[in-house]
Amino acid sequence: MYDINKVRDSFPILSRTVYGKPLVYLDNGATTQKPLCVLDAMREEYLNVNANVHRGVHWLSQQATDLHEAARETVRKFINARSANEVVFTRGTTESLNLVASSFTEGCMKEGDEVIVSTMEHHSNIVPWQLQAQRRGIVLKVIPMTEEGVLDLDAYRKLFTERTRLVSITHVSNVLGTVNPVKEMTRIAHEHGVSVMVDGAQSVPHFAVDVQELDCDFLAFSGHKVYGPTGVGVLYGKEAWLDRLPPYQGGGEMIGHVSFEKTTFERPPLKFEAGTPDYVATHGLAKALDYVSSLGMDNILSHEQDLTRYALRQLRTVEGIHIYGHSNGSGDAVISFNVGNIHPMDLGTLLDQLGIAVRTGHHCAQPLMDRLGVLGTVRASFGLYNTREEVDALVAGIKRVSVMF
Ligand SMILES: Cc1ncc(COP(=O)(O)O)c(CN[C@@H](CS)C(=O)O)c1O
Repeated sequence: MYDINKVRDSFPILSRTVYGKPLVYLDNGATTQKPLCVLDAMREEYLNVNANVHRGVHWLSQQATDLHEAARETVRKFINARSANEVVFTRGTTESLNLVASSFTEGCMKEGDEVIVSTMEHHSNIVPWQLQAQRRGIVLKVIPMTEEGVLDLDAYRKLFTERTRLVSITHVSNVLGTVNPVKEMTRIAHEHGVSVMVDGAQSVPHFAVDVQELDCDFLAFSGHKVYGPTGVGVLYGKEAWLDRLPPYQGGGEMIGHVSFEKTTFERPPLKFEAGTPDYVATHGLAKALDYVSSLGMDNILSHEQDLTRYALRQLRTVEGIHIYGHSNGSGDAVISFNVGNIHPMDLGTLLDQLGIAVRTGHHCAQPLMDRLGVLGTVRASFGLYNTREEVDALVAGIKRVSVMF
């Protein structure tokens, strides 16, 4: 296990106050804070080796290119991809999902073909498919969720038809914390000759994700949720698939030769990386992955599981609380709840006055809110630096403000 106090010293923001109260940051599902090693590395690059990548013939450009491509190798190793060619840098999970929705639909689907998603998806894994349904006539099928907040795998098995082409599912729910059995779901999909896209936004920051072990065809995650900078994310894709998919955007970097008669394209990953990449953010992401790797993903998982179990025990002492999901230890690092008839926005706003940062609302998962029968929830989401004392502050804060209603 790591030294939590030493870890917290690497995140100066955690020592600040809000409204004169110590910050209790419990909104890591939205974005995580950044360690000094990430911030220092990005500042250093801008200060000393800033240049555009891939195309310059000068020393600075080569240095920046080396850092950028070294970051790609760091990502490859972190998710255990076979090749760095399978690592496409995007702006984040949302762009990665839109890229697959656009290029897979264009290159591998025809009108009437089907994509399977789940009830607990984030809007970024629903709306891109709905846009493709409108534009190209694909059909969306939805895996139902049980009352316990887990996916109905029997229903999943029955959703496959001869028209099913892709399953696109979240690894971990950003609302419930439910960890879906994506390895088993991928095995089932492959039995039908169907490919699988995994939304790893809420899994990659919390436990080791091995794309070869999952055997998924695509996986997406965001740098800012795994203690890295905003503006950079990753689309992993099996090389055979990335070779087959048409480009997502056109421009510099992604071309072989351009003429008004014909343009050829680079191979993956550059085929999908039009324009100047955020080469400083990719370097920052690599430093973030090195950082969490140095702590140990298993240690982070163990720490956050302990926090989640402790928080569930303590939250259940709050009169009138309703906690969503978390049946039989099915969830990690994320707890959504409501207290009596208190509007989540009211509760979250008052907690903020106490220095406690949680998320309230639908969490970009309105179909899941509909399934839960609520307009929104209060959500606490934990990171590697949170403590039991912060859980105690959350619970005490809820009890303190609840009496006002
Ligand atoms: C499961 C899941 N899938 C995709 C996304 C989108 O990630 P971006 O980095 O914004 O592209 C998110 C981001 N969820 C944030 C913002 S709504 C939350 O507070 O829960 C997510 O949780």
